[in-house]
Amino acid sequence: MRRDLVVGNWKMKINQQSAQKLVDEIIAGMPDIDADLAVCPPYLYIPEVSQRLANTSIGLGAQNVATHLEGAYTGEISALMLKDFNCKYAIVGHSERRANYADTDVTVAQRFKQAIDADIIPILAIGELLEQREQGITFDIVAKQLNAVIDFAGIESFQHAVIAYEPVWAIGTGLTASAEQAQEVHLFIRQLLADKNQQIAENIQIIYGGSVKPQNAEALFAMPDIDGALVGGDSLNADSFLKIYSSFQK
Ligand SMILES: O=C(CO)COP(=O)(O)O
Repeated sequence: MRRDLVVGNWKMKINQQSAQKLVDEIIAGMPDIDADLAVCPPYLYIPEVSQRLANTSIGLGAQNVATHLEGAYTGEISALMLKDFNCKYAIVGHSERRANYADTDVTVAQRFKQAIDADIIPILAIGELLEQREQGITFDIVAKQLNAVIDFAGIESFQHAVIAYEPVWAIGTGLTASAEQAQEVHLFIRQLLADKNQQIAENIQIIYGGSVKPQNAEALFAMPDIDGALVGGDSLNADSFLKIYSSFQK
C-alpha cells in the first residue's frame, strides 16, 4: 500500500530567521500520523534545516538540482552536494523553473536522472497551463512531460520517484483544481505508468499541488489516486501545513 506524503515548497519566500522558526514549529507540532512529511527550503538554508531535522522523521528536500554531476557549471548545486546534507528529495521540473529559467523536458529529465543516480528521490512536477486546459489538451501535455522523463531515465527509475501534478493555473492563484479534476489527471498518470510497469504504477506516490489548504486537503486526499500534496503558500505557516498533513483519512 502507498504511503501518503505532504511536501512543503518554501520557494524564495523565507529568510534565515523565519526558516529556523518554521522548522522548529513544524517539529514541535508534528502529529503522530503514519504518513510522510518533508520540507524543501532554499538551498542556502539546507545545512541548517538539515541539522534541525536530524533525529526527526521529517524529510528534507531541495527545490531543484543541477543537470550535471560536477564541472564548470557556475551557480549550480549538484545532487551529490544535496546528498552531503541528507536531502531525501529534490523537486525537478517545477513550472516556475520551466517558465522563468528555461527548464525544458530535456533538462528536467537530466535533473531527474541526477537525483536518481545520487539516491535522491526526485519529485517530478508536471502540469498544464490554463490555455492548455481550455484547449482540452491537459492529458497530452502531462503525457509529453512524463514520457520525456521515462524515455530518458527509464521506467524502473520511477520505483524511487514521486510525481507532483501541479496544474499551473492553480499555483499561487487561490484556484484549486477540484478533487475530481485532480483525480482524473492522477488516474491518467497512473494508467500511463501502468502501461509500462504495473507494479511501479501501483506503488508510486502521486501528489497534487496548487493552492492546497487545510480547507481543501481532505477532499483531495480522499481521492483514490491522490497520495498527498506539494504545498507552496500554506507550507510557510506551521499550523496550516500541519493541518494539511493531518487531513489524511484513507
Ligand atoms: O507550486 C506549488 C508547490 O510547488 C503550489 O504553490 P501554492 O500552494 O502556493 O499554490
